[in-house]
Amino acid sequence: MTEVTVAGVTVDTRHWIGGERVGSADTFTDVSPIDGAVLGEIARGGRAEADAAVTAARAAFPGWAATPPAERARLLHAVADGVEARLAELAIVETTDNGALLRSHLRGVMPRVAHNFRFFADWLTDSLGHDDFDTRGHENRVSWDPAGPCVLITPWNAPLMLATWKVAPALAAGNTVVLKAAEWTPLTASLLADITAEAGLPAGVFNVVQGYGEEVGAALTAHPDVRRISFTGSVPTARHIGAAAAANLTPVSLELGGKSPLLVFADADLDLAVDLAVEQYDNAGQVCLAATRLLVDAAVVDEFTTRFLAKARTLVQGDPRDPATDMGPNIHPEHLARVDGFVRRALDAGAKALLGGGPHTDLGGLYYRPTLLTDVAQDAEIVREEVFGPVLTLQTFTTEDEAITLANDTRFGLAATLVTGSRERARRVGARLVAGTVWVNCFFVRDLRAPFGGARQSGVGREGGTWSFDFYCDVKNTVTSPNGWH
Ligand SMILES: NC(=O)C1=CN([C@@H]2O[C@H](COP(=O)(O)OP(=O)(O)OC[C@H]3O[C@@H](n4cnc5c(N)ncnc54)[C@H](O)[C@@H]3O)[C@@H](O)[C@H]2O)C=CC1
Ligand SMILES: O=C(O)/C=C/C=C(\O)C(=O)O
Repeated sequence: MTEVTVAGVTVDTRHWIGGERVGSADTFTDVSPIDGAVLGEIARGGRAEADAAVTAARAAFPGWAATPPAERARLLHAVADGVEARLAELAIVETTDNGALLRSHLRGVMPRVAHNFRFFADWLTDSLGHDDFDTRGHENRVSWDPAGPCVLITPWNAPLMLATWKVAPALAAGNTVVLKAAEWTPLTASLLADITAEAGLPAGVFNVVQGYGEEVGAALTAHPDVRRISFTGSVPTARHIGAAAAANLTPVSLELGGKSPLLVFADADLDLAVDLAVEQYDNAGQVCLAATRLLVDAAVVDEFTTRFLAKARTLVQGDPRDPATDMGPNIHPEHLARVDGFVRRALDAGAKALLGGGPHTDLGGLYYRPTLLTDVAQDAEIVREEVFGPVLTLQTFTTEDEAITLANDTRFGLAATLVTGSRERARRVGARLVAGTVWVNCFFVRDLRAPFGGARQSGVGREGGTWSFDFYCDVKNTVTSPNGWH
């Protein structure tokens, strides 16, 4: 079998290499987290498929790099058109594969996938200019030259959105791409391959390989012909990828996890604070940006907690295809066991569950109750490690300094959210928080023009706008003398 049908949509389960479908002798099984249904067998790539994909990307590179920017942009807009034309199909396939809400995929996520292509196409033609300046009469001309084949490795929590956030700028910059989809969510990457072919991307410009990270992923990141590696996922995997890249001195961009704080000051609009806090259960907590540490001024913690629990208890858990559902399943039995392990150990260590604290026994399967744990020590595992599930901790502070100290007392630094009625406090506190993004009285307001990435172990580098082109290009300065001309 080389294809599966999901909700009436046919998906090819082979790799996409050099403009052709390529199978593998081995396969792995793709299972839906919604109900455990087997979706099908997916090609399981290894070193041979990694070599073939990089070879195809390398062969296609000179032609794509020489394609005028306006033509590259036109083709990327055609890809966006294809995404929009198949938006409903992409949404249902993604929901079936990763369990995130169908209504979110339809309204927010898949439109963002199309926007990723349009944004970087337009940035290429409208904003990525020459940066000219003069040095003692000499002209400096800065240009962004394509770097070569790029390997992009992406996770399962927002598969197509996070992949295209890398694919689009890499292609816009004139590079060719090998995308390795996460093995728990292989399907929409394959549909994207179809869409790029229909849009007219030349063979080998965009390639998809399927398989396990330790197998085909490791072979790709160790490949000496790769010029850029961009990865979103966990810190342990990032260490493997960084080590593989170091052997070839391949530049790496790493978007990793977080343990972000949400600070609620006594002068905050508490309804807003509660709304923002409950939002952290989105995607069943499987969001790197999630503010999983609630830090609340002791003066308002009782009122905050009462309102938080009332609101969180209204969340509807169930089938993510149902528009009434607010929280779907977690991704995989291994992952659910990992999430539950964190909670069990926290409870054993003396934490108290104000909400949830275990799997949803009525729903069964991979559904986990939204959980709020209090009485947690600052050095407890549950406060320090990324759970990546619907699990929040609640701690209090009594001074602004203490709030900032608690917020920054982490090895991560992806994001921080603060809720306050005082602009002065927002500026003061925001300036002292260690985070790639600070949200004030809001959460998840995202704009591709903004830099995105993390401090400390939340990542290396920034993506978005010109930062993406800085990463995916060999930035060159040409210095031209006023002398020596005929
Ligand atoms: N966006 C984020 O920040 C994400 C964070 N995570 C964190 O990671 C934890 C584990 O999730 P996983 O999916 O197992 O993350 P992971 O980091 O293992 O997987 C992400 C991607 O890396 C690939 N990969 C794994 N090992 C590799 C290797 N040696 N070389 C090259 N590629 C490799 C995987 O196949 C997948 O495509 C989560 O519980 C969460 O804490 C996971 C996914 C996304
Ligand atoms: O949607 C965004 O802009 C960023 C999302 C990032 C994640 O969900 C992640 O990497 O986990």
